Amino acid sequence: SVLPALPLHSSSASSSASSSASSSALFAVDFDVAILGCGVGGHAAALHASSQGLSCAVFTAADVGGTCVNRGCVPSKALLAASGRVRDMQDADHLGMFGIKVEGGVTYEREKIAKHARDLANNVKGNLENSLKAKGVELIHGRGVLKGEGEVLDEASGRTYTAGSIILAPGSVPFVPPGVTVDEKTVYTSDGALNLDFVPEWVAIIGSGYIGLEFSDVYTALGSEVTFIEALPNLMPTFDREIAKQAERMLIRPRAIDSRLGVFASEVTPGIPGKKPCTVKMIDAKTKEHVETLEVDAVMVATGRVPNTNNMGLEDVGITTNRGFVPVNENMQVLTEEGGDVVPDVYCIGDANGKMMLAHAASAQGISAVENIVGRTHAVEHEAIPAACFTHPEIAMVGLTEEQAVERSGKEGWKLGKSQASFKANSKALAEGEGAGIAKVLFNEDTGKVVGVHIIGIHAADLIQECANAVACGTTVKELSMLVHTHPTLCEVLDEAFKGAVGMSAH
Ligand SMILES: Cc1cc2nc3c(=O)[nH]c(=O)nc-3n(C[C@H](O)[C@H](O)[C@H](O)COP(=O)(O)OP(=O)(O)OC[C@H]3O[C@@H](n4cnc5c(N)ncnc54)[C@H](O)[C@@H]3O)c2cc1C
Ligand SMILES: NC(=O)c1ccc[n+]([C@@H]2O[C@H](COP(=O)([O-])OP(=O)(O)OC[C@H]3O[C@@H](n4cnc5c(N)ncnc54)[C@H](O)[C@@H]3O)[C@@H](O)[C@H]2O)c1
Repeated sequence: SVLPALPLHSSSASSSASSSASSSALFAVDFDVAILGCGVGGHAAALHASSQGLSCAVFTAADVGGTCVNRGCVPSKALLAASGRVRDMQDADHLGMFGIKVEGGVTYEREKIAKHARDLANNVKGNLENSLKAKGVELIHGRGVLKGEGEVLDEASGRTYTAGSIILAPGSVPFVPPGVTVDEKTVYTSDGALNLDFVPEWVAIIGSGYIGLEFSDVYTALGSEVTFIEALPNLMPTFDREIAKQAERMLIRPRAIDSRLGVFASEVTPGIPGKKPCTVKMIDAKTKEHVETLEVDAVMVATGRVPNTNNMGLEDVGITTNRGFVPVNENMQVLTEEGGDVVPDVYCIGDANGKMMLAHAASAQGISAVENIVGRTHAVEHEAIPAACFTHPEIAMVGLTEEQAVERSGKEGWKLGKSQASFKANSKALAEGEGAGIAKVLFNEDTGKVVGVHIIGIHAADLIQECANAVACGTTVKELSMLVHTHPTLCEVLDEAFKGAVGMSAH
């Protein structure tokens, strides 16, 4: 149900859009759309709003580009790129296979690797800012706070702006478990880790999700020993089980990594680099009894992220969050509470709504929110959004894990098919000396439609796109098996998996 509609607004700025927000001129507003937060979600929403002829302002409390550009995807991939090269050049066996020798060992300059990450982030941030200016989007350098219907206070200037529609895009911040003291120097979240202030000899990483795994790749390449501390009984608990097992074989056991499973880091105290170690007390996740205390050079806290929605005025306008996550419907419209009424003309996108904490999901939701604002009803198909973990080699996935697919097929009464192919028989992978890895395709045998794909192997993050498109378009395994894949490419691993599926499904 929808609350009584607010008066429709019209921007005082000229607007050519045939928007429901601006078509009915009852009173003038400062902007057709005001966006609170300029991460990748807010940025995509702003560009799309502008392309639809809507006047638009983006409130940016901190840096343009938000987490992804400044403290997330972009600098982490720069560290992974540099450390990945160090790993490759240290791998004498692999290089020897090509007849290459690196004499005298490989050295790296930590400061320059850190600078590469910093410079890249600044570069991308500048590009994003310029793209907004070029489209005439107004950047308001202050925190935006909801004040009432269609009103946003700029905390920096104290001025209140009016807008026809408001998009909340405040993103997320690292979650730090109770008992953990973060100084961002020796005990740090990803925010501090990305500075690469030093390369610890021994680092404990709390949490074996995306961030923990990517940083274990960086650290082991640069010479650190890593200890994972994971609350659940398995490493990488959010990944497809079979892929997590493969990852243990390929990314964990051959490296200087050990782990403590089923334990919480209950008390973590910072140290002083080179002088005093950090201490990590661990308790059993079930019994809560103390099990062990580690003394390590550094601790990375990678235990998930929480929405950055405090003090945004949400409660004042009648929005009750779910542990900070803003409740939304499939059109990104904010609800008064989980399952509650629509709050007219207010949308929430990106990490803050908790639907899928990925940069490209935030952007897709931003574009979708604007589509709904201009009156073209739209919903993002989240099960068709791919994800990747940029380890060496990469892990990528789309749709359901095998465990989820078994459960869904059982509930809905359809037969689950599974077809798997390996990188070890792929000419391109073998030419690269990278034959480790698998791709598995999960599909509905009755319809032939793909419900999930999981890949671990070289360039998995690029390979997954074809599968994401298949999920989004409802392409069947038979149709996919008839599409011609370039030879010799890594895509042929998927070709083999699609062809293998055909025997199991008539579609
Ligand atoms: C280390 C790391 C690596 C990652 N790698 C990847 C990856 O490889 N691929 C991927 O898809 N995702 C990755 N992510 C996740 C990705 O960064 C997030 O999903 C994405 O940044 C979410 O975008 P967003 O726009 O919702 O929010 P954010 O990027 O968090 O941006 C929100 C912005 O809004 C600002 N803000 C907050 N409140 C207000 C307010 N009231 N008024 C004005 N401004 C406000 C914040 O300061 C921030 O700048 C990574 C995350 C981390 C931490
Ligand atoms: N390549 C990418 O797309 C990418 C990279 C990095 C981050 N991200 C995004 O950032 C978000 C945060 O990443 P993340 O790795 O911090 O979170 P995550 O949710 O992926 O993993 C957190 C891990 O920490 C464990 N954990 C939680 N509390 C714990 C405790 N007290 N003690 C021990 N273990 C504990 C959890 O069981 C889980 O395994 C993710 O949602 C992800 O989508 C994406």
